Amino acid sequence: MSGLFITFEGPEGAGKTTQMKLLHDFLLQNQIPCTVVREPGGTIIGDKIRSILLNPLYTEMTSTTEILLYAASRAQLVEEKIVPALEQGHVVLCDRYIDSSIAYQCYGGRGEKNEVVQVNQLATHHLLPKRTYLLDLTIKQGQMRLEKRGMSKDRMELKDASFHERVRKGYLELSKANEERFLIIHGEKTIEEVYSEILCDFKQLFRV
Ligand SMILES: Nc1ncnc2c1ncn2[C@@H]1O[C@H](COP(=O)(O)OP(=O)(O)OP(=O)(O)O)[C@@H](O)[C@H]1O
Ligand SMILES: Cc1cn([C@H]2C[C@H](O)[C@@H](COP(=O)(O)O)O2)c(=O)[nH]c1=O
Repeated sequence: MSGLFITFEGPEGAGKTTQMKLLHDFLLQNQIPCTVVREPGGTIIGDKIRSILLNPLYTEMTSTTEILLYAASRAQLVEEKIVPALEQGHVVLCDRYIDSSIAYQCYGGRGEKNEVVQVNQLATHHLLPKRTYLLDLTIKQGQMRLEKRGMSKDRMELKDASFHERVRKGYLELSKANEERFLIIHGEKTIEEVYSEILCDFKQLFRV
């Protein structure tokens, strides 16, 4: 596959969507073919799964159901959108991917890591991103940003602070174990500072 697959990861409110939009604008301005997707969702089927996963009323959802639904949304996205876009040579920007499942369902939710990895290998046909931008932020700062944004909390955002602390720790451990793929950026920097680090790395990766 000739394209370039890039993911954005991090705890709630770290700035992933903001940064993806800035990089997307750069790609459009430079006429670089690109595809932007998010997880869970990004397809008609995936968006239906997203509405189940994030519905705060579904408090009875078991952790196994949660793992499988995230993986199902991902499987649909990979086959329907990501692989075809990469085959056409696109830069694919994806808001969350497999690392979210490890951080949230394994570290946060205490799911069994090997099982989650295996399910996700099936879902993705072992497709991994070339680069993962991890925006790291304290849970408190992320929550303050989301409160300022003023939207009601979804089922995952409603989980307690210790869950989200484990998620953050999980991301940091994942980044240490996969240094060649991860770039950690301190999310408390200004939007412009974070973007400049991402753009600098992207230009080296893509050679623009
Ligand atoms: N570096 C930054 N400094 C201050 N505020 C920021 C920064 N980056 C993003 N924000 C603001 O924080 C809020 C959350 O940003 P954004 O939606 O990009 O985060 P996210 O990681 O995509 O969140 P989510 O976890 O909901 O997906 C927004 O209101 C955004 O404007
Ligand atoms: C892909 C993925 C996501 N999550 C969680 C992370 C967030 O709480 C939500 C997605 O909401 P966002 O506003 O679009 O970031 O879902 C998860 O637990 N596991 C996953 O694999």
